Amino acid sequence: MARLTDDEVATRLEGSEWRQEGEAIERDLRFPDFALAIAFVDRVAEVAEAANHHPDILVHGWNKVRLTLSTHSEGGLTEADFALARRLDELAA
Ligand SMILES: C[C@H](O)[C@H](O)[C@H]1CNC2=NC(N)=NC(=O)C2=N1
Repeated sequence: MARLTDDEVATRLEGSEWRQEGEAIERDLRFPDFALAIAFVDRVAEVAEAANHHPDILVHGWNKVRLTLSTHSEGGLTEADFALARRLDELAA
């Protein structure tokens, strides 16, 4: 899958909860407690396995989750990252 251009990335990020960090996109989420944060991470893992596309996941500050997406094989952002981001937004909604 081809890497997206800077313009293509910017277009996809418009109005979204995600921001660009170098060659990746990130979204921060906060939950009422640790158990709910981990339950969300479990669901992220299921979706990622099904898509065979895997975010970096950081659980920090007991109730916060940071998701980072990039396509390792391409060394940057591809449509696969934004497709997974949309699925993860559905989970988070
Ligand atoms: C062999 C397997 O298809 C690859 O290693 C997949 C798995 N998950 C992946 N996830 C992400 N984020 N980037 C990849 O390039 C990637 N590659």
